[in-house]
Amino acid sequence: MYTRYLSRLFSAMAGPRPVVLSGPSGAGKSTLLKKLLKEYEGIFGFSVSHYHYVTREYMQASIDKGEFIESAVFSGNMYGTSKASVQAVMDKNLICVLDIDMQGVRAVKTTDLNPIYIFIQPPSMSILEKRLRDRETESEESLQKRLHAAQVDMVISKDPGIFDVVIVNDSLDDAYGKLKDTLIEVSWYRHDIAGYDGLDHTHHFTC
Ligand SMILES: Nc1ncnc2c1ncn2[C@@H]1O[C@H](COP(=O)(O)OP(=O)(O)OP(=O)(O)O)[C@@H](O)[C@H]1O
Repeated sequence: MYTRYLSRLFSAMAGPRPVVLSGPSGAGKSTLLKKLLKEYEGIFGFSVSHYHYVTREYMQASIDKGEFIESAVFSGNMYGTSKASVQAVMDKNLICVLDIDMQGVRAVKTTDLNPIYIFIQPPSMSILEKRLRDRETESEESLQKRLHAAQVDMVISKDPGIFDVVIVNDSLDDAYGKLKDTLIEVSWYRHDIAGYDGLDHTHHFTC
């Protein structure tokens, strides 16, 4: 009880927690984030940390210098989330949303970011495949890679202690509602996200 109180107090001092959104390719992370950013633009400070494409040598040097929170190689490309990009979000007083894969989740768990971990799960593998095919962004080879990775992700996501919340993205509206509910619950600025015009407008959003 006391620990809980302390952790609440600490999180109140540190500001709202960052949010990690993970899930298989095609699960709907971008779709949900787009809705969130649209609805809360200018009201609630969300921001998404995207991958930064630079040369491999430059990126490796940056990783070696400890400038990345997480990094990975996928399909021969290196990618990652730099501390600077998260800092830039913090400087704007926005909640930081990290859209990262399972390897990234594991890497973030070794940092002191202390985010809330949300897993976006497709309703089934066949629906995931259909959505990826309908999206028309992948070659057959890349599609197969993503489906294979998705199967692994689905298993790992069931490990206790990895994700705080699992949201099945069947109906988009329902999944979006659950995402909002989760963010309201973890945010001490719930008035803002719930659309309630709270009295105190001086709070800052950080991550
Ligand atoms: N609830 C849903 N019902 C039907 N289609 C959906 C739903 N959610 C997302 N989609 C569609 O599924 C496709 C994959 O979604 P999206 O691109 O958001 O996935 P993602 O998790 O961001 O994938 P990636 O990791 O590859 O970027 C998109 O074409 C999107 O429009």
